[in-house]
Amino acid sequence: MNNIRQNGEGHADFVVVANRLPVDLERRPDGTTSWRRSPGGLVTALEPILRAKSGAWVGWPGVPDEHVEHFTEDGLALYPVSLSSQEVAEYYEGFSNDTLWPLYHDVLVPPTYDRDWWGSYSAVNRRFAEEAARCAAPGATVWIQDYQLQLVPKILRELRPDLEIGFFLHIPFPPVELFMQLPWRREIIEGMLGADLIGFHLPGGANNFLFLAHRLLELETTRTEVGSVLGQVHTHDRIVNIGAFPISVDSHELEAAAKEDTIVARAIELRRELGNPDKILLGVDRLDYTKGIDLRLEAIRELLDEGRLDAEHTVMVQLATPSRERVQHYIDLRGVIEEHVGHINGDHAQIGHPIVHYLYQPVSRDELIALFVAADVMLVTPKRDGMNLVAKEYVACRGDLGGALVLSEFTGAAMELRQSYLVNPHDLDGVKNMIMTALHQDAESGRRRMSALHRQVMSHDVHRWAHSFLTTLTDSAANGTVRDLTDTEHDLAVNA
Ligand SMILES: Nc1nc2c(ncn2[C@@H]2O[C@H](COP(=O)(O)OP(=O)(O)O)[C@@H](O)[C@H]2O)c(=O)[nH]1
Ligand SMILES: O=P(O)(O)OC[C@H]1O[C@H](O[C@H]2O[C@H](CO)[C@@H](O)[C@H](O)[C@H]2O)[C@H](O)[C@@H](O)[C@@H]1O
Repeated sequence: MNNIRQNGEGHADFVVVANRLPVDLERRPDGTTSWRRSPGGLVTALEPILRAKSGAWVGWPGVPDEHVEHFTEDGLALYPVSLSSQEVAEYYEGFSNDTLWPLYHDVLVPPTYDRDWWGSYSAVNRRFAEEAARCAAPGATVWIQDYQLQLVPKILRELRPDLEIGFFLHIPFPPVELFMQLPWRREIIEGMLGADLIGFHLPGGANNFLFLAHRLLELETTRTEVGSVLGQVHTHDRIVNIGAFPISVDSHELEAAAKEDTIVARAIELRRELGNPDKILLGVDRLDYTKGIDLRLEAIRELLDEGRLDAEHTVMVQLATPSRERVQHYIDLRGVIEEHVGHINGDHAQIGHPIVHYLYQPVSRDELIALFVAADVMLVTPKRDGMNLVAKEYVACRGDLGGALVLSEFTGAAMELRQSYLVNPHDLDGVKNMIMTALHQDAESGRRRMSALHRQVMSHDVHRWAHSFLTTLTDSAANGTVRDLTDTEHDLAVNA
């Protein structure tokens, strides 16, 4: 521990700390191993940023009990943090994904509060902080990501006070009424307050946090509107800036890829392989109960049953990437989704012509972009989602101004993508009607809508997001962390 405290051992000027590395270790049946891209939007968003900055990435290699030395992959320095099977069960599947995930997503399923899981979460957070402290150069910028690592900012500041520390939450930050359920609520807020800047996707999350810091820790908070900063929390010796920074995608790269001849040709081929239907509906998600895959299938099923959707000329493609497969709610959801798919195809398909093409496996990036180009209607219907990058990726790929986006109001993306076909995912009839409206939009109004969406996504890409957060972080660390003590505080300090 002592050598971690001695600043300057590490070499990295810019360090990202996230639960996962951008690549997962894969063990093949013959015992050999390889690396493959990790799932989820966090990696999609941060990988291009870190590559551009030649930074270091601290994270878990995605499988238990695997001790991997730090290595460089395509110019990126990767620092693996190993987790035992018990830690994967308690810290990752347990506290992160069966306590915090449901609590922060509107309690869509009941969170489990388990003291052993909390112990494991605390211990693993310390290990991540120690690894970050080891690899960061003096005065480096360290950017900690997401709900799995909310205690890291405080621990890291204790270990390395010389660092500039940012924290970004990729999922919604809940309202006080829900957050107060958490037995370890104080520790979480104190942990995050170790950062110089705390970022959320939306102002709502930032405001919830400001309110909680005041209510729970009785800290002074002030409201400001300077750039993306919405307020400040005054701890006993520092000021922590709180802001809203809506994440995005690598829009220009996606737009260019979608126009490549090979992708365009593959989109045409996909349409042919799907039986040249009049309309292709598309869903792309991790298989997660927050994503509303079940309700969109229910909507399609009812529309087919009622004869409103033409079974002969409509096809739906649903990609569901496996996720958190040992957590019971995810196991249950898979069953529900596959039952829906079975029912729809059982009742309405013909030999050689399923209505729903369902894959429980990831496809390649090129195949995904070709699907975006081919899809007439993109269905993004989460019951709650921090941002949802899939919605923005679809829009970035539609530089041809074709297609239509049906988007849940309960995604972070809905705040910016106002010209999409917005739906309340809890209103099944509303969702059904909006799917029909999107399917039958007239070409000119469809182009107008997509044009507005496309402009927004092209002008607000992931590079702008990262730049905005990181410049605000530098200002926060330089200006926001030191202040004169008030007279009362000065007196208290002198008389202590
Ligand atoms: N290559 C590939 N990427 C996928 C697939 N399914 C989802 N993704 C990507 O995973 C990310 C999902 O991010 P987001 O919508 O924000 O939801 P999240 O899963 O909750 O992080 C997006 O960048 C998707 O393009 C797939 O089958 N193949
Ligand atoms: O690492 P996993 O447990 O397999 O989960 C994948 C990621 O899911 C979550 O993504 C979130 O981040 C996206 C980018 O900001 C955002 O668009 C989306 O709404 C969020 O759900 C999670 O927050 C990540 O930590 C996971 O890596």
